[in-house]
Amino acid sequence: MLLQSCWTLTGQEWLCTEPQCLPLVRAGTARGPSYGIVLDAGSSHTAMFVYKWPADKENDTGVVSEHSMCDVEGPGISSYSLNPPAAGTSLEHCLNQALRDVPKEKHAGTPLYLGATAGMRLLNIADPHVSDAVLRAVAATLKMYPFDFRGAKILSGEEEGLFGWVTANYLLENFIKRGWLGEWIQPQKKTLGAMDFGGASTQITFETRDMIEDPRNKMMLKLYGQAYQVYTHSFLCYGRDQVLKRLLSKLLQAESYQATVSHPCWPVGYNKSLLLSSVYDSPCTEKERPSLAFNTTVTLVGTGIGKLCALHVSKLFDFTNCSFSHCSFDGVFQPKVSGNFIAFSAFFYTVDFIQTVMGRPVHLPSDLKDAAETVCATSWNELLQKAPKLEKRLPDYCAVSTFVYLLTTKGYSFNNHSFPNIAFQKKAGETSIGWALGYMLNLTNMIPAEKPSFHKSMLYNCWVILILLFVVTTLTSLVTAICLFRYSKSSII
Ligand SMILES: O=P(O)(O)OP(=O)(O)OP(=O)(O)OC[C@H]1O[C@@H](n2cnc3c(O)ncnc32)[C@H](O)[C@@H]1O
Ligand SMILES: [Ca+2]
Repeated sequence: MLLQSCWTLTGQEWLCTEPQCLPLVRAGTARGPSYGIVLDAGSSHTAMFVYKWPADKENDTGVVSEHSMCDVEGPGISSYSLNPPAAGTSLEHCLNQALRDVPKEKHAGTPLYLGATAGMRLLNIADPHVSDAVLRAVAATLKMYPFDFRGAKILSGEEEGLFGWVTANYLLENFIKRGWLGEWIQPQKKTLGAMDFGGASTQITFETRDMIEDPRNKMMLKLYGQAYQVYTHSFLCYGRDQVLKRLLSKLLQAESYQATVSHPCWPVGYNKSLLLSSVYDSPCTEKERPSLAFNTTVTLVGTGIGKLCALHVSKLFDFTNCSFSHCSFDGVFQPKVSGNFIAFSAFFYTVDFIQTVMGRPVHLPSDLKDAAETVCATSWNELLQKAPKLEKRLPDYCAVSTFVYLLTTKGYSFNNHSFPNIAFQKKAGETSIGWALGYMLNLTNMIPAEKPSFHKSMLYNCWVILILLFVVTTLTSLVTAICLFRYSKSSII
């Protein structure tokens, strides 16, 4: 069992005390693969993943793959605070697809989980009763399906970071591999750090040998008999959508809430009017809420000035206070980044836009900085010409690219040497990188703490067969040789 007795973050043994911590339910005696379903209820949207693996190989690494996925129509479940039952209804289309994707005879043996992330963490801060109502509504819908529903819960930021790390390293077979005799091989590869940039929070997770000065960031794991010390931190309000909201709040504040405000991160030629209430409806901006009427409208006018944009975006971080030997930002301890990293979700979307739409490579931090400035200096019409299909997201690539540059360099301290070790990627093979797979692997006990013993016996059996074969071959050769020798002797006489 992953994390077993090693989970030190909350000071309590984890998951095994929860009802979800059950051994994997196998699909009766039915042949063929096993399935598992995870609904990733993110702040911006919900995605359903159907996973599949050979039924007799649960404890192997890298054998679980994504069978299918489904994007839920509409916003994330936390957006249904005024109508919680609609959060449940919104999932039906994807769940109906799951009924078709998983063979009927496997439905009852297919575990089904829903994990909600930063959007629900924020709703829980704003109004815990409403967040409970939303969770109850989605659970009620999930229970109506014939799958083995194992619970709907809000993940902590640390769980979210850790399971993203588990997913990436599991898929890349960095924990353990099977040799040709069925023996376990500890690959000499180092684990891969994981960086997730969601809509409402961002996570960084990596293995380190350095001392982790803040116990809240320290995870001790034992997987397949190997111990790992992992650093993780989740920054709430540092997801893409909340960053954009916080940036608006800073700009409005800087221009004293005038009716018309310049937006240096929006392209020239792009203007938009907003209700003040849409900026201050989140716990991330609540403290900056002005005493003005909530239904006041402000007009923001894009000016596309990259350097000024960077100045405002840098105000979103606190780089000054630190009570540890080193901090990333906001007084959060972070050891030096080490090894290779995979950066997914909006890290990938942002860098992919720079590379494919803007046609600029991103190898060094300076490439990202220059590219962000170029995006900022590109007018609205030019942007629309380059990527008409991305119209909804185009105004924000300047701010988000600038944020990713500042977060990775000034925040996480990637430099010319370490930045090229980041792979901006959303998939490993055909499977999406995110916390969902790691979450399911954990809850179904598919990553054991110890090396599974049946493989040892498999190895043992292989050796016994080989030795027997050797003995039989040697004896046969010996007998044949003696017979030949006798025969030749008798024929001479
Ligand atoms: O983890 P949390 O914070 O709960 O949020 P989420 O799970 O909903 O967040 P996603 O990774 O799905 O998306 C991160 C952000 O990227 C945005 N996004 C999603 N698809 C995108 C695309 O194709 N191009 C650009 N941005 C995208 C999305 O609106 C979010 O603001
Ligand atoms: Ca997410």
